[in-house]
Formats: sequence, structure tokens, C-alpha cells
Amino acid sequence: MIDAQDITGLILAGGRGSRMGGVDKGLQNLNGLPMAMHALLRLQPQVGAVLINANRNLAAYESFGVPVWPDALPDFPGPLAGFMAGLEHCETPWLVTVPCDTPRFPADLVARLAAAAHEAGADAALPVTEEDGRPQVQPVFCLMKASLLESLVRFTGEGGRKIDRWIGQHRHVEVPFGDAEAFFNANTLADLRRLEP
Ligand SMILES: Nc1nc2c(ncn2[C@@H]2O[C@H](COP(=O)(O)OP(=O)(O)OP(=O)(O)O)[C@@H](O)[C@H]2O)c(=O)[nH]1
Ligand SMILES: [Mg+2]
Repeated sequence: MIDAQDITGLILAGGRGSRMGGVDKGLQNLNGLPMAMHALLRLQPQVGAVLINANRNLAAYESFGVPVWPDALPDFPGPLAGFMAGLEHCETPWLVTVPCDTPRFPADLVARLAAAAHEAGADAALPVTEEDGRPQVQPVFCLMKASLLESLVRFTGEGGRKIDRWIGQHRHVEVPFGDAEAFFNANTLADLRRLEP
């Protein structure tokens, strides 16, 4: 079994938000609370510690009360830069990532990823949903061993940017989740309005 205390949760809030007009998505309000705060409230009970990865408005994220780390790689190279910041500062054997723009992700996300990784003896686990009858991997939700840092440094150093390409190099499991709506993410302002009740 992988204990929740052995897992650090990382909120990925380091993107450009270009489809939302370049705003800092994690700080956009949904029902009166910043989206990254919704993610924090949902993630905190599932893990032993939480970190936030952000590249702008660091003081605003620091006010949430958990450590905030920017990308070590310049120029917004994508979510793997956030994974790297998380792995560099994670003090537990496992790290799990969630994006800041998916406030309804499952309350049992981490437990199910951890159970599947343990059972398969895998180094990583990713959720997979079904969309229009086709499997859809959700790679920004990724449970991984903290020891994968060295591999990620190599992969990104060679110009690798795709999460699934990197995870594909390691023993991993895909974990089916029935509720695809729970993974609905707000990329645009219209998406954000859709999430409001
Ligand atoms: N650290 C870091 N995270 C990123 C970067 N790009 C995207 N992300 C994160 O990856 C997740 C999914 O990214 P997108 O939905 O494409 O978010 P985005 O890049 O902010 O938005 P767009 O610019 O509209 O694509 C979000 O949690 C982002 O914060 C990056 O360059 N660095
Ligand atoms: Mg993007």
C-alpha cells in the first residue's frame, strides 16, 4: 500500500492561460474562490503535503499557505517544467500532479491512482476517461515516483515536452475513471462559466 502521507500533491498553475486571454488561470474566481484554491481544498485531504507550481503572482499563491515554486526552466515550456519543479522540492517518495483549472477532479483520485500503482508495481499512474467511446488519458493528473526526477531532467534536456512520451518510458498504469465530467477543465472564460452552478 502507498500511504497518503508518502505522497506530495502538486498544483500546476504555471501556464500562460492564452485561451483565457493570457490571465493567470489559477487566480480566476469560480464561485468566489480562485480556481487553484478549489484544487488545493480538494487535493489537501488526499495527500500528506501540498506544493504549488506557479510562474506569476507568486505572492498571491503564497497567501494560500503552502510552498510555491516557479519553473526552473525558462519560457513556459509546458507542464513538464512544473513536474520538474515539484519533483525537485518534493520530500516524499511519491508526487501527484493536478492542474489548477479542473476544480471538480475526483475526491478519490489519489487513492485510486496509488492503489493501482502499488498493485502493478508501477512507477507512475494516470487516469483514463472515456470520451465519445474512446479512451482519453488525462496526463496532467499524474502520480509518479519522486525518483523519476533524474529521468525527467534528461528527457526535458533533450527537448522532450510531452507528458505521455515521458511517462511511456517508465512502467506505468492507466486507471479508468467513469466520471469524465469530473475532469472537465476551464481553458476559456466560457468553460469557467460552465463550471458555475
Ligand atoms: N509549470 C508550467 N505549467 C504549465 C505550463 N504550461 C501549461 N502548464 C500547466 O499545465 C496544465 C494544463 O495546461 P493548459 O490547460 O494548456 O494551460 P495553459 O497553458 O495555462 O493555457 P493555454 O495557454 O490556454 O494552453 C495547467 O495546469 C497549466 O498551468 C508551463 O509552461 N509551465
Ligand atoms: Mg497550454
